[in-house]
Amino acid sequence: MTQQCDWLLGNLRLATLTDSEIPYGAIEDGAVALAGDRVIYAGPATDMPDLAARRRLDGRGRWATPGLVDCHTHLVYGGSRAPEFEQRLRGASYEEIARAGGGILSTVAATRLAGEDELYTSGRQRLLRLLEEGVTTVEIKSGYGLDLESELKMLRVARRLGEDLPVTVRTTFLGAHALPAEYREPGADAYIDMLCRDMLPEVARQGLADAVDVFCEGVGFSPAQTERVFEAAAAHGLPVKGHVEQLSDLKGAVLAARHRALSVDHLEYLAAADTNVLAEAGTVAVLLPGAFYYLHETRLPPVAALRERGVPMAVATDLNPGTSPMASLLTAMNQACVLFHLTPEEALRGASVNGARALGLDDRGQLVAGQRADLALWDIDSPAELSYGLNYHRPGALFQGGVLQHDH
Ligand SMILES: O=C(O)CC[C@@H]1NC(=O)NC1=O
Ligand SMILES: [Fe+3]
Repeated sequence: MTQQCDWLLGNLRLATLTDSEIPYGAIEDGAVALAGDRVIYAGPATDMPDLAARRRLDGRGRWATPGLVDCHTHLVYGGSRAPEFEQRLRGASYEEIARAGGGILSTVAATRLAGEDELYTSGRQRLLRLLEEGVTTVEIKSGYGLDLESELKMLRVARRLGEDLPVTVRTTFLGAHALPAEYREPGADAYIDMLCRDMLPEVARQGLADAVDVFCEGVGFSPAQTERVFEAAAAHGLPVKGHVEQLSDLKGAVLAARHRALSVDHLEYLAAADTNVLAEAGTVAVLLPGAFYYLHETRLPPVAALRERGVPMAVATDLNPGTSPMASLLTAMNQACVLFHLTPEEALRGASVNGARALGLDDRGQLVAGQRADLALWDIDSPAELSYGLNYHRPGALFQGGVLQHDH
């Protein structure tokens, strides 16, 4: 009996990114069939079932990958930190800039002042840069509001971006990003009290966050304060993730793994011995080479140990105004290879299937029947080219949720 489908894509080479001995899970003479927002077939053209397609697309021998996933961004924010960039290059230290009101708190001030439409317009421009590169799922954090109304404002903007553009937006509440100036006196414990008592419950009640994140660092929050936020998140049914071991080893990753975190992010100062705990917890290691590059960091995350213990590695832009103003996931993939010594296949898995896992999503990131119909077609000779060039490629064709966005 002939089955109906909406799209039949032939004459393709597939980078399925399934678990396979074959690099990229590659299928040379491949075909893909879409019905609604799902893939119903992805495999050798010769094994294609009997399908009656409403529309057909000639893949023209292009490589098909899953839609890309950027699992860690702070792309909604007000103001700019370009002046600081210039000050630093003229010799000012971070401390001098922070004392003069710069750093995260200057973005907080600008974000609190910015109206919702202003945040939406600037965030939309940054998000469109990512979509141009074949990104179909993005995570967007709050964390520049640091009071209830401003955090809710940021999360509403993030939700609205996902409603208006052909992208799945997953939101993360990062109220524990920095200590706001008005809490410098009562101190960080008082701020965490308020966050757990007032902010997190309201964010959860309004359904504005899909996860909760904490900046666990000497310049952020302590492991004890981090754990209080994780416990409050669990009490409201929200999974957790953490900015951990970015500048020092506070065992934030071990703490996050103990709370079955979806992901632990940055990891430059993660001890190789602690990678076992991540493997046992099934927590994804998110690598953020943009911040490493921008901060002139020299300490590398323990990639060899993560690889050896089979910890899934994701790669993301960490798009934020202070340490990674980088709106290019393909560039992050290149940096992950050049700076962190990932292979191009690991980088592509990091920006697709493992990025999806870092968001708790198992319905995307591979070209397999049953997955979301998010896929990009690339005019390249090998999938390695996607990590090879810096901001070098754009997908020739893109499907998001089974809808053809373009086919150049
Ligand atoms: O400087 C900023 O605006 C954000 C810095 C950013 N946030 C964080 O937790 N780690 C970072 O690198
Ligand atoms: Fe970040």
